Amino acid sequence: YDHKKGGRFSLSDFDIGRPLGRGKFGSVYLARLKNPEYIVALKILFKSQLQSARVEHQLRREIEIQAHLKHPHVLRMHTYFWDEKKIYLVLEYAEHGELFRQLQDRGRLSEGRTAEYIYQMADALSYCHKKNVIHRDIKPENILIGSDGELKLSDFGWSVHAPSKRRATLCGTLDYLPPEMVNGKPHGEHVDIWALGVLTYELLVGKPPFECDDESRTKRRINKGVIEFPRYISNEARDLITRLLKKKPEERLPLEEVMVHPWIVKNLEKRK
Ligand SMILES: O=C(O)Cn1ncc2ncnc(NCCc3cnc(NC(=O)Nc4cccc(Cl)c4)s3)c21
Repeated sequence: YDHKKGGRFSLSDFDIGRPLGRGKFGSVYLARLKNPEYIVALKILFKSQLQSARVEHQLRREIEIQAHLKHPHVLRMHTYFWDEKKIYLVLEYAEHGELFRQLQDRGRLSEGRTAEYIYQMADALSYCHKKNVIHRDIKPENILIGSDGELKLSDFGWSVHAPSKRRATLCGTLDYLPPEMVNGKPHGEHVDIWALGVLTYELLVGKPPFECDDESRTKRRINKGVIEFPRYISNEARDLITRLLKKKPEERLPLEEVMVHPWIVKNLEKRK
């Protein structure tokens, strides 16, 4: 087949299918490369919207970072191309959509399923951190589910090379931000470990640990760092979450130790 030897793709190389979701800067469609036949997710972004939000540099950095990431629990960006008005991201298709929707449908997840998911995310983050990439936007909306039910860390639109001083204004939920980011301090890869702790709590409980109806109260709770666990959360799960949600970045449990934590090991054994 005459696949493009280093040449650029164009929209006419794809059949476009149903919309998969709508984002802030554009929509994602199921699509199929015509030759060879290959299913992808195609995110279509409007240059005008990227320019007015001044995020072109963020997108350029994401494309650069994603080009070097290849891991079973990281959603691949196969390639990208553009035309006069739009930029197209050719992404791995995650058949079962967002983890966010699964959590909404179920309310909260079992300790077994959550432990398996957290193991996979710790594995993905350990891989990214070894490549000096911090994701910085871990939350159920940015985690997709593949055809075998495996998790795919996705959307590196906020990722950077560590260490970093965030410049763009944060938008969206503060729930996943660690104290050092909430207080605008320089931050490193430990921000992802904090977010992994928030994710573990949210999957088990159905809402994040410091959630409040207004931002200033959420910021206060993040800085205070007091975690209330519902009765049904096991002691081992509480232990892991507490070791991840340490105020001091360097005190947070290293990812390699997360992957062998008793709560993870016990639940992975049971799932075999
Ligand atoms: O579409 C859905 O709602 C869910 N869905 N369901 C299945 C499925 N399979 C694959 N991908 C999906 N969604 C796209 C996930 C992304 C990955 N990478 C991104 N990067 C990005 O948006 N970057 C970006 C955008 C605008 C500005 C800047 Cl600065 C950066 S989005 C899927």
